[in-house]
Amino acid sequence: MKQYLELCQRIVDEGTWIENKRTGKRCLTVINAELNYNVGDNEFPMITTRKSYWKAAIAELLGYIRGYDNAADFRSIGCNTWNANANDNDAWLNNPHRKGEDDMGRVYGVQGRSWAKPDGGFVDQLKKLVDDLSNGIDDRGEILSFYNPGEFHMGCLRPCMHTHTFSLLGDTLYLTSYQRSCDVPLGLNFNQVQVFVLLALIAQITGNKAGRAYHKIVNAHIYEDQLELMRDEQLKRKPFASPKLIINPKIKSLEDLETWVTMDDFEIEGYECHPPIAYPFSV
Ligand SMILES: Nc1nc(=O)c2c([nH]1)NC[C@@H]1CN(c3ccc(C(=O)N[C@@H](CCC(=O)O)C(=O)O)cc3)CN21
Ligand SMILES: O=c1ccn([C@H]2C[C@H](O)[C@@H](COP(=O)(O)O)O2)c(=O)[nH]1
Repeated sequence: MKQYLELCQRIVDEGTWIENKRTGKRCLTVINAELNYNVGDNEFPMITTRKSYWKAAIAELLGYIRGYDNAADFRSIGCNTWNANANDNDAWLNNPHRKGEDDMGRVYGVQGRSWAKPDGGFVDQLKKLVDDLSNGIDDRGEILSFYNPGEFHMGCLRPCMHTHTFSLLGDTLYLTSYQRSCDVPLGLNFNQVQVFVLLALIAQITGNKAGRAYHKIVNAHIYEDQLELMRDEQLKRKPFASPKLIINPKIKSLEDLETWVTMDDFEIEGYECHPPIAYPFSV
């Protein structure tokens, strides 16, 4: 929580105003932020200075793990975050690759689970790394990358958190996650939870211990219509202690994650937070 608030304060104090063409809004922006989370000691990085919709964040991650390409599938597991990008952005609505209502195209999990090979067929990056890590193998290329410039025109948004690299030292698993663009008031709230849970889940299903997760962000910003709420409201509040995350220990394989896991398999213990703040969202 401290690192999150420090980043917010840094943007407020040192940020540069940058015009963003896609959203038509200005963003107060800094370059380079490095966060890290102690997954081994279960220090769950949930925001406490406002209510956090942590289950929606985990549901979004589960959708990526399953390779979902449709906002309706995300909604069905408790995540509403893709409705706007799938259905309310003019550039995507007019894109000939859009397959109709709720289609997101070839984004995120689609690339993670079925990256199209030029010579035909698909690569399942997630299955490869789960198989390796389950067998104690780290070939120094245990990478899940959603960033496929050759198919950007076939999706509603380029991935923001685009690459996750896993590393095994003995039986302790580490994760380094890279993010090119970060909406700090809204997106980071979700992304911190996702980096933590991705390491916790992959460690659990591959039979390894979780170590630390390193989260590297390039462009970290606050949209102009979010600034007042962040500066004059959220940053005035005192954080509470981090809660603990409890994941159903019956989750033992990638197939479990793909088939029966729901948000009922995740609970938190000891979450105390300030009242909600509804930040504006930019499509
Ligand atoms: N401008 C923008 N910011 C983002 O963070 C973002 C995008 N676009 N597009 C793709 C995904 C979707 N993500 C989102 C979208 C919406 C919320 C959001 O509205 N969160 C609210 C309420 C969540 C709820 O009720 O479930 C929040 O207060 O956290 C969060 C992340 C993250 N990404
Ligand atoms: O997981 C996510 C997904 C998206 N975001 C934010 C970062 C930006 O504000 C927008 C994406 O806009 P681009 O013009 O494609 O950079 O969504 C996030 O913070 N986390």
